[in-house]
Amino acid sequence: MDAFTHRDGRLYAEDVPLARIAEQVGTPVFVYSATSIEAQYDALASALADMKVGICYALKANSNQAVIATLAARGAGADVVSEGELRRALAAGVHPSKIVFAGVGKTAEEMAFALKAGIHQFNLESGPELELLNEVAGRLGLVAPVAIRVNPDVDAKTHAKITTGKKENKFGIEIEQAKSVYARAAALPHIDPVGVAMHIGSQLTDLAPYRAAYRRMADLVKALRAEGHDIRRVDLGGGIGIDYRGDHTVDLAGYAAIVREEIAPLGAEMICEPGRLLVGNAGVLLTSVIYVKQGTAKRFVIVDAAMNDLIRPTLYEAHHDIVMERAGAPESPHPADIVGPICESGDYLAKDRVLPELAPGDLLAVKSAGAYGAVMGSSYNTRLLAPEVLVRGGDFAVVRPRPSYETLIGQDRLPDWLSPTQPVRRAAAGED
Ligand SMILES: Cc1ncc(COP(=O)(O)O)c(C=O)c1O
Ligand SMILES: N[C@@H](CCCC[NH3+])C(=O)O
Repeated sequence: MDAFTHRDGRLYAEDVPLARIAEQVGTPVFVYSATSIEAQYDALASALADMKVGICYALKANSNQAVIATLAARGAGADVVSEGELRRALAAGVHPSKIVFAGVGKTAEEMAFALKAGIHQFNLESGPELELLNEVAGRLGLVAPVAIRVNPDVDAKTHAKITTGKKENKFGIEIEQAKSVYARAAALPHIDPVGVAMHIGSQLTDLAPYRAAYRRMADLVKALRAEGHDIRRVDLGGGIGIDYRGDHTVDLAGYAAIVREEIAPLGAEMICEPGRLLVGNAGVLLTSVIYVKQGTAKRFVIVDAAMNDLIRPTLYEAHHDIVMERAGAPESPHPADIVGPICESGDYLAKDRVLPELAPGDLLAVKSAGAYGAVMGSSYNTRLLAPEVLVRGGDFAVVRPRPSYETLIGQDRLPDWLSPTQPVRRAAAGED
């Protein structure tokens, strides 16, 4: 479902006019649709319904507590990659028995925290990590449930910076080495090797790499079983791509068919880890035009959102559709770069985009900003992190307020040898 539609000439998030949110919360602001998140979850759950697949939402896509809680209430578990994300999942009400912990650099402290919490499984990515987990679990008198994440060396056909299943990527254990790591895991007293995992990349729009990777994983499971290992779980990873520009249809039935054909016959418990699929198209970044600047070579629309709010165009040359809040304005004959106020030439949300004729104060919605948007935000140029709003029907709630300058600047501490002048302090506290 598209939760963001024009009605009577104005853009709505579900039944809430975006202009009302802009007026009450200010811009830039991320706006998410709870109904859309739930609909995506339900669509995936029903595509996989005939198989035993647990859905562990990959928090990294959008870890706002309200978003996690929305999915947890629907039955989702969580895929976390840090103690911080694990704490978020627990705080949002995800049961530890539905949490998997991935990532190449888990520290001893993070392992101990997760072991004490009693999570479902650790997805391990190297031999040294296995040894450390055994040691940490031993110290605590616990046994860690472990899936070995294998790197199947399959090209996911996505952007180079978000492909994870090739040998040259840092993720997982090469499939040829997986058997010996698994044997080692089985020999360690504080490790319970329960299965295998993989994740070959993000924003996959071609399903063929899934089939190739899952087939390799199934072969590995059979080989491990032949060696006497009791492989009970298979983690399918995430990565299902979404439609960013109206040229791609997400084929959940096709994905489910691949799982059904390649992995389900193994009879193992399955887990999948979708992130972007559940939240990507459920969010927009709402921004206001500050200036329109016409040069001899280029037209620039300068808006109040920037690369610190949404870094995907800068980092991955990613395309995000941009729509004007007010419908029906005539199209400008001049394509424009939509740029933010940050002092970098890479600070843009779109290049050479044909949009309606724009003027200061006009509102724009940058679409598909629900995943890898706010979570990748920073306060570069001492800009305040954009607030987040969750809409449901005709209601909306600010689920992360805009921080104050006082909070942002006041986080820094001066060493003893620097004594600030009173005016500096007063200015930071907003007292002048
Ligand atoms: C291990 C793992 N699982 C799940 C995901 C979620 O990916 P996506 O948002 O593409 O579904 C990622 C990120 O790509 C990941 O690294
Ligand atoms: N941040 C990336 C996705 C990374 C996935 C993490 N494994 C994006 O915006 O597309």
